[in-house]
Amino acid sequence: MIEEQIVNYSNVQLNREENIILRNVNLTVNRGDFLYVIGKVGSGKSTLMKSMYAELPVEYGSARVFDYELASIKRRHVPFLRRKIGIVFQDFQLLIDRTVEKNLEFVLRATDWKNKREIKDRINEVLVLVGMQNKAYKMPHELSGGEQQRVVIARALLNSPALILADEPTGNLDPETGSQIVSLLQDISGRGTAVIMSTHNYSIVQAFPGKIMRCEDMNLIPM
Ligand SMILES: Nc1ncnc2c1ncn2[C@@H]1O[C@H](COP(=O)(O)OP(=O)(O)OP(=O)(O)O)[C@@H](O)[C@H]1O
Repeated sequence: MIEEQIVNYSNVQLNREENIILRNVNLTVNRGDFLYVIGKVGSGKSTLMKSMYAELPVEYGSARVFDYELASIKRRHVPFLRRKIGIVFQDFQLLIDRTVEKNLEFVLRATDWKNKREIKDRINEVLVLVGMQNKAYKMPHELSGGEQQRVVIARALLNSPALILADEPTGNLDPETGSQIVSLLQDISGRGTAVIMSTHNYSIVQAFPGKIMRCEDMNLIPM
């Protein structure tokens, strides 16, 4: 069986302003993979992940995500690339002035969902997936950090992405809650979504095995 490639980087260089952050990056991520990106503070983990949704330019090399070549992607294609990627960050970034349900509805409407019944059903489906189906009416401040992060993951799942990018998703959580979030991400990857997760937390990497790449000295090294 041919594995479905989601990400394929070949000799990629990534810069921040004039500085080279990573060079000669070679990376393949297939459907359903669970990949950790580890490395010291400032080693380029976020830079790598941001390049994947065209937030940062690819300086050299070939960087394919789905069918998009990021080295030459047109600005007008970027929203369509991003629609295929679910993004989860450490600071939860929910809209604080509306309920969980309205947060999720906002994203669906922004991505052209119009039918009220379909919107309601999809919101319920993703909340069930993250175990938050009874909290749809809550405001973000009424939720714990772990619950807010579950809602962020639900939001990332709305458009059924084939790739989830999770940049330090456990950074602001206590160890047990962090473990539950990683366990949830692993379940999601088990259903066929590729997950790329950056972390500083080695006990999580040990407890929840996956492929590992390390950013070090401007290189991305398989472990
Ligand atoms: N907005 C920016 N402008 C210029 N340089 C930046 C910017 N953001 C980060 N950098 C630099 O790029 C390098 C890589 O940063 P990056 O955020 O990718 O590291 P990281 O491995 O994700 O770090 P952390 O573990 O702290 O999140 C760092 O040297 C940093 O100083």
